Amino acid sequence: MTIRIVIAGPRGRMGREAVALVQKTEHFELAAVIDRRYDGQRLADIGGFAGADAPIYTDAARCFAEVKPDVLIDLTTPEVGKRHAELALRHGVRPVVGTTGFTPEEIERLTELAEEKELGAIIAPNFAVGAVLMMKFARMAAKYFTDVEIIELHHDQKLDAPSGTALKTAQLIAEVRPSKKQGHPDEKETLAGARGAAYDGIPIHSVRLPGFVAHQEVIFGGDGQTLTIRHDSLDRRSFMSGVKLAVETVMHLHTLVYGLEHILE
Ligand SMILES: NC(=O)C1=CN([C@@H]2O[C@H](COP(=O)(O)OP(=O)(O)OC[C@H]3O[C@@H](n4cnc5c(N)ncnc54)[C@H](O)[C@@H]3O)[C@@H](O)[C@H]2O)C=CC1
Ligand SMILES: O=C(O)C1=N[C@H](C(=O)O)C[C@H](O)C1
Repeated sequence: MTIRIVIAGPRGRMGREAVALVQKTEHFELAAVIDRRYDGQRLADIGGFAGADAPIYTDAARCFAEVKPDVLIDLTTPEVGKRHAELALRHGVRPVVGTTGFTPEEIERLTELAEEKELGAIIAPNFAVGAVLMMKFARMAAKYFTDVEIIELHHDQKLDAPSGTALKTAQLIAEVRPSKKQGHPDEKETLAGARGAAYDGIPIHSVRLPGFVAHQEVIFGGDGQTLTIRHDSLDRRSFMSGVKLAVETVMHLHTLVYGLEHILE
């Protein structure tokens, strides 16, 4: 069965890779794209998308109503991604959201909507298989090491901090690690922010520099030893096998799944 797909954010770093993925996958069809510009034009005509003959919409609701796709792949910005995911569900379209920056409350609301509409939806903070394994391994290690800090390193054009991956990692660790405040009880920041952000007492440090793509270290400390689990995405192609798996899987779901670890065998 051919899966008809709309991509939101096709001209972005991730969007371009997603367009290439859909083009080269036999059972995927690029039904349309949602962009901020070029309404009514065709993707192949705006430059840089040879062979991708799909109509461009700037109005997501009109796109879903006219094109009636099976799946939306959203790779935009946090505010836009939330709006698109909700609109998609309201139009009977299954969202696969790579966009990060959603709060737990927003994910909960989208879950309720997906269940009300009996539609599949996937929000994946990280589509790279290696990153998903890093998160799983970190959750495993947290049973044995309760002191942990996360350092995530990204390119300097990233809008959200901490990264969706770092937040998801901290959430997975918090599921198995007793809540605690780490470090010296009397420690004091002499420069605000020196100890990073904190999720359930787990410090998260965000580095933004040109040259990076997407990287994360989860460092555990115990008596006389440390354990570091690190993942590096060196190229955005690293995310595409996860996007493909999510699109195929969302067709068979009737609820929202948050995190690729739930669908990776
Ligand atoms: N889940 C994952 O594995 C990954 C997720 N991401 C996330 O994906 C999102 C996009 O990342 P990048 O591609 O690096 O960003 P980017 O800035 O290169 O691309 C975002 C695109 O969204 C478009 N956009 C903004 N508002 C729009 C609107 N109203 N309608 C349609 N398009 C709109 C922009 O024009 C831009 O082309 C971010 O939230 C990022 O954190 C990035 C890499 C991997
Ligand atoms: O913006 C990015 O680049 C990335 N965003 C995702 C995140 O916030 O975790 C996934 C990956 O780290 C790349």
